[in-house]
Amino acid sequence: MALNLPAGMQINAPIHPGFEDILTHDALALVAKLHRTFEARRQVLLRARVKRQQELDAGKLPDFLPETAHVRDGDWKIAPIPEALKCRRVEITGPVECKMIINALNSGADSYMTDFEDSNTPNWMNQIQGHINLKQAIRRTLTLESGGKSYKLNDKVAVLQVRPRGWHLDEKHVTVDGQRVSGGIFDFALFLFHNAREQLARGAGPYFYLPKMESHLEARLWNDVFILAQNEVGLPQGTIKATVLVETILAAFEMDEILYELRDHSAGLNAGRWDYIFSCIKKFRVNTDFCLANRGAITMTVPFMRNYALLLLKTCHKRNAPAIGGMSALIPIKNDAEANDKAMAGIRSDKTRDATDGYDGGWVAHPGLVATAMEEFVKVLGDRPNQIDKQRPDVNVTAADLMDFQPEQPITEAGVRNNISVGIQYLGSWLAGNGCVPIFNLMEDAATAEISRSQVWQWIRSPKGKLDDGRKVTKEMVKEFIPQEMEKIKGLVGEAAYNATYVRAAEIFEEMSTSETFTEFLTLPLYEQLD
Ligand SMILES: CC(=O)SCCNC(=O)CCNC(=O)[C@H](O)C(C)(C)COP(=O)(O)OP(=O)(O)OC[C@H]1O[C@@H](n2cnc3c(N)ncnc32)[C@H](O)[C@@H]1OP(=O)(O)O
Ligand SMILES: O=CC(=O)O
Ligand SMILES: [Mg+2]
Repeated sequence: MALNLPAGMQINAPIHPGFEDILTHDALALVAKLHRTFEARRQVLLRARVKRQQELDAGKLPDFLPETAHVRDGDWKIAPIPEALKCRRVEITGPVECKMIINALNSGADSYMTDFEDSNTPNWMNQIQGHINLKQAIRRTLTLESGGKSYKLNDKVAVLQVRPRGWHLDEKHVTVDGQRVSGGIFDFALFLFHNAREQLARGAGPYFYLPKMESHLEARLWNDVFILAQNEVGLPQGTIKATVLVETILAAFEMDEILYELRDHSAGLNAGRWDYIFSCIKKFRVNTDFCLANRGAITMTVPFMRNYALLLLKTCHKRNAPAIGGMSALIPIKNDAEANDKAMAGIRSDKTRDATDGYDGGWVAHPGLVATAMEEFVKVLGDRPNQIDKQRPDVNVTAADLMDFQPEQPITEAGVRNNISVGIQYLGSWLAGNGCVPIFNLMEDAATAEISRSQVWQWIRSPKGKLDDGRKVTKEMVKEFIPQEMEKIKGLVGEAAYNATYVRAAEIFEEMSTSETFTEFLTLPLYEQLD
């Protein structure tokens, strides 16, 4: 099928039936306009990340920025939140897949964040079919016949929010003037162009979640993208609302500034715990003082995570902004009632802590968790939609508190093996087109897998990377464990899947975890492997 492309744009990918409804001339013209206006700035900001890493590697620790003290000290609030985003006690998330979209919108959660990022493999099919699904879902025409079941949307559905890809990812199939376009701008522009007016007519609006930012200047770029896009599409300024995931250690030092940059478009902040842990490992990877224990020991109650969560809450409510909690990786466990009860108790205590701290809502991974999470928020909120009025003057978090990186032990052989197995299994699934999977009864996505593979890299290099029995974690140890774990993985996933993507996944995992240079995001080399 031939598309009518804007001048200077090329698409190097198949145009399957239905894709022409998304890849329209005018929608792509918005992509091209945003690209030409903002691509140079995106590249400058990505280079600034590299420079910042060099400073961190040289031992310069992050701190609150002196040049923006006036923003932190100023008395300002974000613009009023639209009615549709006032009540966000439970937000379910999931990839932009047809059945998941219907189930999530019908789940009873207040809101549903549909995901082009952590839980999605951004292959061409997933991306464009995802947009087709969303366009139909918003118009209430999305249906599915699958496994003998008929799926359709309820009359009352969750409020939709969309997470485009982060600034680091390109959309390699689409070029403008010979350059790849930003994945985030591509996802954002296509969604906005096709759906904003329809959403407004139905009482909500174009609402987004912004991932993986490392500075307020990156938030400023999104804000400028919003301003131009609103003008181009003919929407009043301030129509778009976006919640920023504070999921990098550097962004934690700039929460006020991020809210300030987006103040006309802000819908608050979310504590993206998994990428946050990954970011800490990544940013301090060569710091010989830094070394975290087994992944399972890094919970929301360890000092640096607790301090970050409380600072996020305090910062949001001071600015009249919603504070949304992140996601526990616990999911319902089939065929093991005792393990399932334990998982549900874990979900309950995660949401109890967030709600009693003052959070306005929190994320869940699965429809089976919505009711439990809702109960815990309703216990605290009663019939109030949120608790933004709850201020936390008692919370005082310093730079040192944000970097109180404990615990450092235990690191165990089981912990190393678990990281290897989970990392390879996730990569194998991602390459096969599924970016979110249950592994060993936990939700695994790009953010959780990043922790697994970066811990292995860091334990090899850190003098503190020693097992509880005294053995040092080494490249040789990891190279010895990988084939052993692969044998078990073959049994778990079956021969065909194993040969299709898991063998390649293991090669990439080994390279990534044992090479001298650290891969910034596991999705960067993986994306180049996709057709
Ligand atoms: C770090 C972060 O970024 S967190 C945000 C990103 N992560 C996510 O969004 C998690 C999304 N969750 C999921 O993908 C899945 O729940 C998984 C992979 C964790 C578990 O998947 P499974 O074990 O296959 O789920 P399970 O078999 O129990 O699913 C039961 C039903 O619930 C549905 N379901 C499960 N999770 C979701 C979801 N998040 N949204 C909508 N429906 C869902 C399934 O489609 C299935 O529907 P069906 O009964 O109609 O067939
Ligand atoms: O995106 C969420 C996270 O925890 O990472
Ligand atoms: Mg994340």
